[in-house]
Amino acid sequence: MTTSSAPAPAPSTLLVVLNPNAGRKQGREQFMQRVQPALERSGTAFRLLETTSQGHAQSLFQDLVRQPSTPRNDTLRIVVLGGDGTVHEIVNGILRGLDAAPHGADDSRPRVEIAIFPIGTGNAIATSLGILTVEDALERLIAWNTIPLRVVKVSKCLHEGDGTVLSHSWKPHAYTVVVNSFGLHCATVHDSEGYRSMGNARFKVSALKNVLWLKQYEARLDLYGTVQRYDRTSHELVSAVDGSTVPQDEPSMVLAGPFTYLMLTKQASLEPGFTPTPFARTSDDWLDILAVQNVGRGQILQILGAAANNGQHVDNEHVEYYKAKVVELETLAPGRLCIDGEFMDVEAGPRGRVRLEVLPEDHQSQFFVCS
Ligand SMILES: Nc1ncnc2c1ncn2[C@@H]1O[C@H](COP(=O)(O)OP(=O)(O)OP(=O)(O)O)[C@@H](O)[C@H]1O
Repeated sequence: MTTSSAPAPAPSTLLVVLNPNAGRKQGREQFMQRVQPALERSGTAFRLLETTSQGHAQSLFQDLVRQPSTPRNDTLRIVVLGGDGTVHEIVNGILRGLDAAPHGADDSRPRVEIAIFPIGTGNAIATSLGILTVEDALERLIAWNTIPLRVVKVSKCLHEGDGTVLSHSWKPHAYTVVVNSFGLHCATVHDSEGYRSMGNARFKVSALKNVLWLKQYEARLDLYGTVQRYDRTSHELVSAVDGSTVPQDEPSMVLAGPFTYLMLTKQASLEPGFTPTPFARTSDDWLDILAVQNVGRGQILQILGAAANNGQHVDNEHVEYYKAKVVELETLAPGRLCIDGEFMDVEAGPRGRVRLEVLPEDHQSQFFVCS
């Protein structure tokens, strides 16, 4: 084993990214007691990268892919001892590094394979893949069977200096692999930072506070192209709009708001038991949309309670569930979006429009996760 935080190592080595601050801060202990012995038993050479601060994993991987010596068609194999935030940083480091690299897109396609040890707080990706314990993760590590980890690009609308919106012009802001939200969920994650020492309970405490002072969030969500919806009668996903029947630059469906709760996800569960988008799949090219428009405290508590009971809320009459590939959000007042636990301020009106789209499979870099 070699240990380092900088410079970034050669990509052919297995990289173990350890976030000592994730979850209940058990990463180092788990690494030494379980992961390191397993890697050494199997004779796997690896390099340990222990993160020292927020943003460290992102800058490490950004630097790694920018290095001219990095073979661009190589496979990067990464073991993560951390939560979703650590995976988010790695994905963003790699993609933003490639976005900024002076290489042509054609030869800029490292394959990235990630094995996740769920030692964060929510562990949404791992939970959605049925990886609930360190033992589960060790099994996946040894087998190393991967499936695609699809990525969502979040872009901001471009406008002129005088504020004139440039239609259909977008500036990438971030890449997400777990959840994007607006309204109650975003406020809950935002306020939960203040309760981090409580572990998983921080989300419940923060959610209750935000339900007590419940707000409705004025915005519209435009869905483009083909759209599926969950049908409460047949309990199945059915076609809502055939995208080929709608002009490309026109929304196929509009949710007018105001929203109490709006979530756009790539993972079914956000933590064990809490399954807000049960039809979301880590590997498909859909963005799952859970929309609850303009409901009161009693109704949202009922919905969240059922979502925490393995996703039973989808049969609630106030819940709308869609699958789309491209969506745009426009808020009436200045607002905030939660993108994989980070926060993005959005301006009111067309200038603040945000676009979310699942990256095509052949994008610059393909991500895979041990499953
Ligand atoms: N050494 C460090 N000290 C403080 N913060 C760190 C350190 N290393 C990484 N971080 C930050 O810790 C934060 C939390 O990490 P992570 O998201 O992996 O865990 P979590 O929030 O407990 O889990 P989850 O995202 O699954 O709920 C991230 O914002 C990351 O940038």
